[in-house]
Amino acid sequence: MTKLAIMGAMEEEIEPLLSYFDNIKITNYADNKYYEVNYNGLEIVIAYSKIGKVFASLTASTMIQKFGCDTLLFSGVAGGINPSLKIGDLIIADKLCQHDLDITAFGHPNGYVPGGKIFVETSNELREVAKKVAQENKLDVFEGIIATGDQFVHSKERKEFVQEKFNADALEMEGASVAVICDSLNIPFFILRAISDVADMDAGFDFDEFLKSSAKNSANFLIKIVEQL
Ligand SMILES: CCCCCCN(CO)Cc1c[nH]c2c(N)ncnc12
Repeated sequence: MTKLAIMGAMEEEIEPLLSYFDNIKITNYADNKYYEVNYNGLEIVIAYSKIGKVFASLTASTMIQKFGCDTLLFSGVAGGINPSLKIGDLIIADKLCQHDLDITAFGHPNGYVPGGKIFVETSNELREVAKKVAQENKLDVFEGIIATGDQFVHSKERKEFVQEKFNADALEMEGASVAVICDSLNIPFFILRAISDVADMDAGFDFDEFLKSSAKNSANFLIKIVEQL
């Protein structure tokens, strides 16, 4: 029996999801709120972690280890790197990396620490479901590499660094930490983002303007995927 975790980082990223459900049970735990619903015979736990890799790791781990979720879907927004990604576009992650993890002083590549791996791959099965849903709904969905770091990227220099070092197509602040948690606990996971900005000097303004609409794009697609699970 699947117990689904649906996660975002910000309230604006899960608010559009919560609006699909009623009879929501709220549990307060570890300085956060976990919303439990039943939908189409699925038990679902929904939460927004707060921003950044540490909060995201705590929430992903809690949803799996305390609430017993066996599948995790992430919905949110991201900064676009690949020039074909426009604001509002959807991207699903094939694999994710941490662009600010750096022990290059010891000759290691960016994003690597001993015992870890630069890239963590998402669930192929969940990606296939997503692509089928996209096709059925005539939605354009980009598939690529997402880089995660504990910083809002708003400069050409940092955007180019992330692109050059990881060949990343988009960047954000939680996905790769969720990936490490799920990979280590052997939980299939899926990371979906909609572009809110393109991580350049206008990123802050674009983010403020497009957060809500892009978060809704991502949430609406995610719900269609949930209906196929
Ligand atoms: C109050 C400000 C909260 C910013 C949170 C941004 N999220 C983090 O996951 C996604 C994101 C959208 N655009 C980004 C960018 N240019 N750099 C990093 N992260 C992002």
